[in-house]
Amino acid sequence: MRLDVVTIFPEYLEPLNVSLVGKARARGVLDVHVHDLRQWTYDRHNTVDDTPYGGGPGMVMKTEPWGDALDASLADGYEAGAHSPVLVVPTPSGRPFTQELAVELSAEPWLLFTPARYEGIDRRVIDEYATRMRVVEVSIGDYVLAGGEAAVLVITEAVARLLPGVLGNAESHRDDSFAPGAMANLLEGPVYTKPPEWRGRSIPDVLLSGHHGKIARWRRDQAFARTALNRPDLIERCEAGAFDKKDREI
Ligand SMILES: NC(=S)c1ccno1
Repeated sequence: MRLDVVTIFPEYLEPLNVSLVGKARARGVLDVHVHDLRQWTYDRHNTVDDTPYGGGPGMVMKTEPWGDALDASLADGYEAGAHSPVLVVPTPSGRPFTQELAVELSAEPWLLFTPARYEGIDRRVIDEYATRMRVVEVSIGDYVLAGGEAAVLVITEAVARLLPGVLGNAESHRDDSFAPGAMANLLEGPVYTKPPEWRGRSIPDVLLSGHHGKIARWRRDQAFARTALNRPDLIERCEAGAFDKKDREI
């Protein structure tokens, strides 16, 4: 997968050099290109924004730098043999970013991120590129950030870990919260590791039983209970009959 990010804060994307995403890049699973939007400004102040038409507070990011930057990023990708990019626009007014969307994006060969600052990007930029590629406007939550770069980090991490060969154990994300399948609308339950006793706190006996069926059932019960506690809005989406009242007790 190729990732391009156009931003006025390239240094904000430094975390894409470390940990899981950094290792995926080092192994060639992920090919990340960060572009400084100000490279496509031609005035002495490297201006990327201007006042909004219609008035109102704040500033709007200008069309010309974005158009030149996106054209250059696309040309670079096509030259490198990439094709069918998806324009990913982090915005509070986008569709919710979910595990399902992360899975969907992880199947794409090329993601082109446009994290905005100020009040956002002149709408004509998105409309222009929507004539050439799929555009996904996405929100990582119902809150407003100073810019979309943090959302790029979140989305990239969630997508990269789903790419083949990135997680050590390919089974790891099968039991993730929200993972497609049995966990689709469930939160992960509690996890434990050695030592067996810590400050007078021991491990649930079932996890030491070696009985895989009972362990699986306990884990699912814990997931249901945790979901009922923290995300009751999800609980009714679980398959009917798979949830007994007793499971609500943690
Ligand atoms: N909630 C999101 S994705 C966002 C982007 C910029 N501000 O908030």
